[in-house]
Amino acid sequence: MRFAVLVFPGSNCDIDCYKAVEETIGQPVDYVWHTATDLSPYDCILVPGGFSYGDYLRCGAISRFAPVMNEVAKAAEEGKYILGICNGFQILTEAGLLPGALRRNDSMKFRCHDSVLKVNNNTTPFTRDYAQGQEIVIPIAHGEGNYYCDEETLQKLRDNRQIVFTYQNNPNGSVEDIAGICNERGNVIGMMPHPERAVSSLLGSDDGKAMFTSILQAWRDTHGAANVR
Ligand SMILES: NC(=O)CC[C@H](N)C(=O)O
Repeated sequence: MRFAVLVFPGSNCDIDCYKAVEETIGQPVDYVWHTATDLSPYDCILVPGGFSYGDYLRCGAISRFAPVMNEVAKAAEEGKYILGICNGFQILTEAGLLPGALRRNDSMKFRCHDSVLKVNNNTTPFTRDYAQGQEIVIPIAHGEGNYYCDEETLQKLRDNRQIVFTYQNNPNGSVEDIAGICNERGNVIGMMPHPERAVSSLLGSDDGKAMFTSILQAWRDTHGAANVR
């Protein structure tokens, strides 16, 4: 299974994502610059956190126009796995690959600390190695993580089980304590907390590891042993 970690001007969690893939599941992984126009070699695209384009206009509002984003839309359409973390989540909502938007934290402050999440749906390709309802510790670090969507969208998210993670102590004012959601098909996920920063007890938590093992296992199940690299 081959992973791409996208890099925009201002990304700062790209190296953490790269190392998380290397160290948790040992699969091939490449950095892919935002001007790239071909993601066909990749099975999973990681859109990392950071301050792409300095967060000007709105977080992710400029990055969504990067050439690589057309390829991300194509990959999503093909059913490939897309994981957007923090600024990556913001970029995916700006690009319309996930519903809703991320607004300024209700505290108007940048929040950087561990957060306890509840796994609300362990049937996605990203969460199958967690137990349903499991509580996990994953750090947050954001100024605009306040998830918002209208009531109709929220009802759809509930009905389709697209609310994948919720906060136990809401740090930013997100509707319904939402920390992460997926698209209807389940192959695109966005989350504000950083699982790539929680892959070793030395980092304070290794609860993020199961996201990476889940992705690999889900891919192996759908692609069969013949393709296992
Ligand atoms: N860690 C991040 O990706 C931060 C995202 C964004 N710059 C924010 O402050 O909300």
